[in-house]
Amino acid sequence: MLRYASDNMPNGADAKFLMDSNFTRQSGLAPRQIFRNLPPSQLYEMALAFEPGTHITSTGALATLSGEKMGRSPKDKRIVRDPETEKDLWWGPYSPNYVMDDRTFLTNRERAVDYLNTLDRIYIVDAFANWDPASRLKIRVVTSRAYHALFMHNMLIRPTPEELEDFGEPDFVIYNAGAFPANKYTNFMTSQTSIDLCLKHKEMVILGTMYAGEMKKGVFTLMHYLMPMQGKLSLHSGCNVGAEGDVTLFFGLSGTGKTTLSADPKRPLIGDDEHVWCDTGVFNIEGGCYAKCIGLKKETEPEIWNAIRFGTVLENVDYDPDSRLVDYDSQRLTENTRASYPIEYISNAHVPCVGGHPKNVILLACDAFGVLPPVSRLSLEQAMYHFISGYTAKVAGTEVGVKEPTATFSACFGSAFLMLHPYKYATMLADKMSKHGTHAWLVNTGWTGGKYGVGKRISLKYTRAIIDAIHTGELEKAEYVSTPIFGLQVPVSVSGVPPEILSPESVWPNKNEFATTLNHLGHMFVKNFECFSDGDSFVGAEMASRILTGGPSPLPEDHVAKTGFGAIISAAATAPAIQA
Ligand SMILES: Nc1ncnc2c1ncn2[C@@H]1O[C@H](COP(=O)(O)OP(=O)(O)O)[C@@H](O)[C@H]1O
Ligand SMILES: C=C(OP(=O)(O)O)C(=O)O
Repeated sequence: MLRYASDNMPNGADAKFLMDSNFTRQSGLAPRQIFRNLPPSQLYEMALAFEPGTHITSTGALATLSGEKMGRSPKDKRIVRDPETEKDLWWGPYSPNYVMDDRTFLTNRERAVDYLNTLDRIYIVDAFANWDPASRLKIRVVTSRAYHALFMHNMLIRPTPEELEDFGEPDFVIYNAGAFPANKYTNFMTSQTSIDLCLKHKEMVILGTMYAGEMKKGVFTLMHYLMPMQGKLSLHSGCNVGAEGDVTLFFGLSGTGKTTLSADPKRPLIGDDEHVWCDTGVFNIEGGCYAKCIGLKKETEPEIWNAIRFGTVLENVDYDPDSRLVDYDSQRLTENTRASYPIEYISNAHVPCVGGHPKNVILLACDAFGVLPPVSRLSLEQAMYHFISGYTAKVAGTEVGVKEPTATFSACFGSAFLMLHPYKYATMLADKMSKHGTHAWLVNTGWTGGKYGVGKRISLKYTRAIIDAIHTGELEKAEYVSTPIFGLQVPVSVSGVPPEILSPESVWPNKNEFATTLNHLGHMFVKNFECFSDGDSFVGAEMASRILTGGPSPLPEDHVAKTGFGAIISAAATAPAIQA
């Protein structure tokens, strides 16, 4: 029989500490019981006892369900517009920052707090974001669910007992009342889900979604404001380091391979998802990893597989509801299954998670059209165009409503988390890459031989061989050919990869269809630049070029023609119109 942890939980001291604090007085929190920074074992007991549909897997992980929302809800995310910060933020039709006012934020916060106050118990996690001591933040998570507390225990950097004792007032608070809906008749609401971030109050409120990734990406959104304000660049990227101290960044939209490729047995992991590049090098923001589990195989992804054990949260495994212990090995992992686990579970992880200035930047473009080469070398200019455009795919299990890979542009490979205009991040990236001589690569982790549904996903084995060839230096010395559109430099051979797949055209059975699809993609790139320039594609090109020339200097006359962007423009001008 299960023993219910709440029967004898040592709750007194922590609860008293919180009840007496300014924080509790100001927030209006008055719960019956607060459980602060419980260890994983106790959170398991609480989750199993009080959260229906929660099981332990055969590997020791905690399997849970996040309810109806099994991915983030970017359309329900709101940012409070206030006089102090509004001039810095990116607003407008293409920005991810949907507006809300202060009063509505407070209304939603009150709704969240009122809901939390009706419960028998709530959980608090006090921990840090960012391994950089100079810009470390004290984060407080207040939530109704034990599994959320375990998730954030995994994702944040854990305080020592002394640091916890001296934690004091937090820098940022997340009120997660996701089990309770927003009132859709409240101003600025378009549904019963609302994820609200307020820079002035340094708070976030979650209503109507229990998907745990909202908390993780909420902290990341905050960092995307605070770090650039300090001259530091926040990055939606994985990061690892080689034996020579050579650091690699893997930029990619959610679900496109950052965790899988940065967890490399040959190279200690610095972090899988969120980093800051500052004057001394790269710091991870997080204390754990968050992997998409679909396709997870013991043979190809042993590092991630091994990480999924006690302490891990597995969200949305499709398991047998009658069983208390899930045979994880034989369970069907749904498209929405994700695992969060502490970083030290990756056997070769670097803790603390810090590295030098990157030698390589890899842009993971998950191409659902199957026309991009598996790997190309990029000039700095091209890297900027691709970084700003962020051509990739949305995959299932990241955002609500995405059921199959869908071609998209996500600025800086993480548009949903940007607070400033993409050019601000791109300018900083160009500056840092040029200062540190960083090489840039475009790696297609998506489709080949045809679009999604016709071709197939590029084998992970080949993608890993490509990443190895970047790291051994093989690709620096390789012979290259240029593609007719995008002006990409494609190597003619890569160890461990069949040469014919390096040229995407050669693996398409119908060459005309390939050319038409490629042209269509070029056209999409040009259109996409209009998002950053109030609808004017020439201004888009000009602005892109200015990033490269370092400011409002006149454009070199032949600049657009010489760069990959020029190739995109001229090819797109002759591209036949294509129905999507
Ligand atoms: N060629 C490939 N490169 C990278 N990932 C691939 C590839 N083929 C299939 N995958 C799968 O895609 C998913 C990538 O997810 P993940 O690494 O968690 O992405 P992210 O960290 O960017 O969110 C994994 O389930 C991985 O097995
Ligand atoms: C899980 C997410 O992203 P990533 O895989 O990049 O951590 C997410 O965007 O919710």
